[in-house]
Amino acid sequence: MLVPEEGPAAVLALKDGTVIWGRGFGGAGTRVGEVVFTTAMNGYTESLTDPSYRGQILVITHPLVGNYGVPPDFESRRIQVEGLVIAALTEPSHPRSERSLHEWLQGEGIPGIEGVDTRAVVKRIRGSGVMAGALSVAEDPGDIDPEALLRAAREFDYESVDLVRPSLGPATMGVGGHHVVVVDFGIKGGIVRELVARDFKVTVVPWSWGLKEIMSLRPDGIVVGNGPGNPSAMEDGVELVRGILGTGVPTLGICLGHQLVALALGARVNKMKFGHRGINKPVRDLSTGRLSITTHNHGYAVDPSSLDGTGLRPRFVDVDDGTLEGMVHERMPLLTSQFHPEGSPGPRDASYVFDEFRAMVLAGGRH
Ligand SMILES: NC(=O)CC[C@H](N)C(=O)O
Repeated sequence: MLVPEEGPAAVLALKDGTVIWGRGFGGAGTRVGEVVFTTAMNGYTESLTDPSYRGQILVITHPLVGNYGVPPDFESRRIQVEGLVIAALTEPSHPRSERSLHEWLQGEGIPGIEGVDTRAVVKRIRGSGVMAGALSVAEDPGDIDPEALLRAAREFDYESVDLVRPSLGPATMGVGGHHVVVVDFGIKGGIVRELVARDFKVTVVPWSWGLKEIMSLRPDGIVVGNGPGNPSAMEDGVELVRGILGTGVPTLGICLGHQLVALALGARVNKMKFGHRGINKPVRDLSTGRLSITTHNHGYAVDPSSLDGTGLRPRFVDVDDGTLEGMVHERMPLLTSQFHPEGSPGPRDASYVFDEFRAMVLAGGRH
């Protein structure tokens, strides 16, 4: 047990009974969430502000975190994770840094723990699957009650928490001739930037707007975006996407959007044991054989054996473990990716997904 001699103490308690002491940073207090890990070596500002991470405590496996401070590379307006777990926090040194990682987390009241053997935590998660955890930071170690944290972790059920909330909309950007409506379940800014860069006029709308309001904008294309939580619990979201697909407007589904498309057309989505979170995941495009290194952040995946009879066909597959990473439809102007073609953070190898969507939109619904 490591109780720091100076500075705040912190405890990460996992549902399986593991209690880890470390040094606290960021905001004081206690947060509960699903504990997940990312193998990304950099891009922590983008990751921490990715709304898909809502309800989750993020473990970064890269050993040193914080060295380039906090540049203004955000995917949404605030930190979205419930807590941050790292091996070592470093002093920032970078011309684009506006403050330290510690100051940023402190300002937003998000607890962080350092001095953790993150490899041991990851081995536990990989062995037993993702599990709930509670993270507490306090000036005085005596104020932390590990038993209470374990109880809080045991009571937390990520599957049933409603985490979906629009992160950007409503807003219109870009001046292009073709109009794309982005359905916001917790959209990443990077997706919108990629669309604006392709000369679209882009309107981001909260998913709660419904089909009628979306169609009243007369979209030439629709993007069903990323977002947090369990897609199978989002009945209204699935219903909305079914309606969107019924209009025949060219549609791009990204991450949560890809999963909702699958559910809307009758396929199945399963929870993965510990998910894919990283920025160097190899994905094969089955239409060409082309390989891309891609960014992932997903804890659920579409079951490829459930595509029969839905009209959906596999388009992208993860080379490491065979996970279905994207789909097309036999008749509809539809393209989906489980990975993040915008990177943010990460490589842009697969940004041609946006080019292909643009071609679909320009073709006016004929694929
Ligand atoms: N990035 C996303 O859109 C994530 C989708 C979903 N919440 C998952 O974890 O699989």
